[in-house]
Amino acid sequence: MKIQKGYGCAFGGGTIINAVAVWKGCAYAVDLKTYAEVCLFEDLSSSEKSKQAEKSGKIEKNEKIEKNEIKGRIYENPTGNSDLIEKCVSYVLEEFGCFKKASVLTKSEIPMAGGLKSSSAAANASVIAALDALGEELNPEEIVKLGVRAAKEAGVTITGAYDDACASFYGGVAVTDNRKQELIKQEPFEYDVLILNPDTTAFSSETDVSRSVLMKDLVETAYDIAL
Ligand SMILES: Nc1ncnc2c1ncn2[C@@H]1O[C@H](COP(=O)(O)OP(=O)(O)OP(=O)(O)O)[C@@H](O)[C@H]1O
Ligand SMILES: O=C(O)C1=C[C@@H](O)[C@@H](O)[C@H](O)C1
Repeated sequence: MKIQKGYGCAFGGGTIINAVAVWKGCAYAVDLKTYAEVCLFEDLSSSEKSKQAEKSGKIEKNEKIEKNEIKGRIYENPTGNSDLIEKCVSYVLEEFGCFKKASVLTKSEIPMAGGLKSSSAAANASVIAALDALGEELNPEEIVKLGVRAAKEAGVTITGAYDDACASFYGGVAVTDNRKQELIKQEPFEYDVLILNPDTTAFSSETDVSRSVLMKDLVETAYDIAL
């Protein structure tokens, strides 16, 4: 069986302004990385099926005719939820009209659900690795947006966390409007950081949005200062 492999890597980060209250946020990257490896397996049966369907005129070229079969694994946490990275790979394959079986493995220096952007790093790294495996390219904005789409669909975020995704991909500091998925400002940010990493988890999906919204005026002020 022919296997195409690809590799990707992205940074973790931290929050400067949490976007949950007003959907506008600011995040910075830290030099902790998540690595992803994607393997694409030649799935003759499904590519044969799609060729036949195209020939019979039942579908347009590139139309999605079946789901990709993606198996994800998180090295440090084999029972962890791999939906996010599977969706990232699936969306990349769909983007290029591919129907394949694939696997995606992440290895990370970033603790999961510890406020250090593990999900953004995993998403970006997986999208980059899938593109590398396919031998295809997307521009940086498209890469980040595919990962954000996967994060929303996997239910690991409230606003899509475009701020975190941009910091993770570009490095430095990113100020964003998450509703519009706009990168408002991006700057280098070179500091030593000391990270306190308590042995607890806090999943973004479990954020109490109504409590966050209570701070919206303060968040707006912080955002104006950040601009
Ligand atoms: N290394 C990884 N490999 C694959 N999926 C991961 C990885 N790290 C995180 N995830 C996915 O992201 C989810 C955690 O996302 P969450 O946003 O809660 O954490 P975080 O990104 O570390 O936190 P924050 O957004 O506050 O910085 C996990 O349940 C898992 O689905
Ligand atoms: O899930 C979300 O939308 C977010 C989660 C946190 O990481 C925040 O820091 C980010 O600004 C938005």
